[in-house]
Amino acid sequence: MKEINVLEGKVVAKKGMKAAIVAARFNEIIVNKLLGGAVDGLVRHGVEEENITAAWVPGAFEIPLVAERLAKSGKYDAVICVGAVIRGDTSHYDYVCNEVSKGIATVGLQTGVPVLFGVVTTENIEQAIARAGSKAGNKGYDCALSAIEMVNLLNQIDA
Ligand SMILES: Nc1c(NC[C@H](O)[C@H](O)[C@H](O)CO)[nH]c(=O)[nH]c1=O
Ligand SMILES: CC(=O)[C@@H](O)COP(=O)(O)O
Repeated sequence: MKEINVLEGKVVAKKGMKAAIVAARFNEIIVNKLLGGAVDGLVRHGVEEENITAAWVPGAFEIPLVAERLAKSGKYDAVICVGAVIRGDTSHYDYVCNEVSKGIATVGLQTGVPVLFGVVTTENIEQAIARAGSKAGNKGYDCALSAIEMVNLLNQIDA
């Protein structure tokens, strides 16, 4: 059988790649770890620190609007969104999670800019800690690598 054509983005940043990170301040102790993981992942895979911009928002619910503004600015190759939504005593958690995930996905589809979902949505603080640089890894770091891969993949498709 003939070899098929495969498109796959390498996890090595193109020269001059610019990344924006939207960070939600709610549960800041967790989000700082996610932000640090995202920066670490970007730098370790070739993005220059001067080409990384972080924007703080009050909470995860505000992420999509700022992600959209950054994506539409044309200044960034990818937008990484980090936050920590931890269930409380009411249904507020569900509304926040639903709108944040839907909003972030919509920004990517509407702008064509890779927008990565690095918001941890957990039942308790222990689960959030585990996903912010301990036994379950760091969602911010994971999103950084996915951002680089997506930028390279889309460039391949457009070439
Ligand atoms: N409970 C959490 C929130 N709630 C705040 C909202 O995200 C939003 O800022 C507020 O409703 C005003 O619009 N945000 C988180 O990021 N994490 C939470 O656990
Ligand atoms: C995810 C939330 O919005 C949550 O922390 C709010 O807590 P509560 O449901 O107890 O008001």
